[in-house]
Amino acid sequence: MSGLQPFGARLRRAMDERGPLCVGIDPHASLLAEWGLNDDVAGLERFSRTVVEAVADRVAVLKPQSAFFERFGSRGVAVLEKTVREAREAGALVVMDAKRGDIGSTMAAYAESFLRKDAPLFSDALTVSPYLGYGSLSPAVALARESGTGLFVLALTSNPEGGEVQHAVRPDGRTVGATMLAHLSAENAGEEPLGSFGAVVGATLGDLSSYDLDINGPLLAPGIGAQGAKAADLPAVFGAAVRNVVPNVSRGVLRHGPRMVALRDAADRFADEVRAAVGAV
Ligand SMILES: O=C(O)c1cc(=O)[nH]c(=O)n1[C@@H]1O[C@H](COP(=O)(O)O)[C@@H](O)[C@H]1O
Repeated sequence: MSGLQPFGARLRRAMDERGPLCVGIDPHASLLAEWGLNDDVAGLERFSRTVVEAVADRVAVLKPQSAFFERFGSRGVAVLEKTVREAREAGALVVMDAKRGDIGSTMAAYAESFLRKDAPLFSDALTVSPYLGYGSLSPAVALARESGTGLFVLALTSNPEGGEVQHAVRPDGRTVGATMLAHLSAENAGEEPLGSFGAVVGATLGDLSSYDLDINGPLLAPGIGAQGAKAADLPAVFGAAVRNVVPNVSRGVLRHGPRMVALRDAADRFADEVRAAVGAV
């Protein structure tokens, strides 16, 4: 339908060419203030454009966090549309961080909002929540397959509260988080060079060797920088699966703005640290 190669293949190529770093576009009110911008639509637009201009030509992935744009209503969403378009035009893949999840029939509409080729917010991939049941995501899985896009499914999140749901043990003895990883593994079976259905697994979680992270898909790993994890931790957390890790840094890069050169340098530093850590495995 879209003529796009599958997301997993496009992501693998981008990771090989640019390194695996994902920079988050999270225009917190506090960051707008630090950058000398007003907490309004003009400030939001300036912030987002600056990040795109600074790093979209060098990192594999940009991840705008939709909440910070929705905060401003329809005009904020218009800035989000422009941000996604410009980031993609500059050569970055865009993962829309909207963490959608609903009953299947509604999920289909969420998927169309972000993954249908002619949607104003069309993105290369979308973060989704499987906690209405993994099967509730199937309309999004189907549309992603059709449009050459991908999903990142919340499996083991970086926040300390996530454990009460994700570490819960099911009657079959598996944890809920492990079950999500197993669903993704099945989704990606046989795909080369990488499946399009990723998991979100926090870089903050310590040793994950009790989980099978070998899902033949990307592992989006937030938590580096502001949440305390370091690039050097990645091999210990992810083991051999580190080759498929896309580490996200948002505030750790963004706090270096508004000067474009400083943002670029910060992204390059994280990219180097990530490359060194991943290469060491
Ligand atoms: O899906 C996400 O991106 C995500 C999942 C998760 O488990 N933890 C997590 O922090 N995130 C997002 O990753 C970003 C982390 O931002 P920083 O802590 O500023 O680097 C935010 O946009 C979060 O919403």
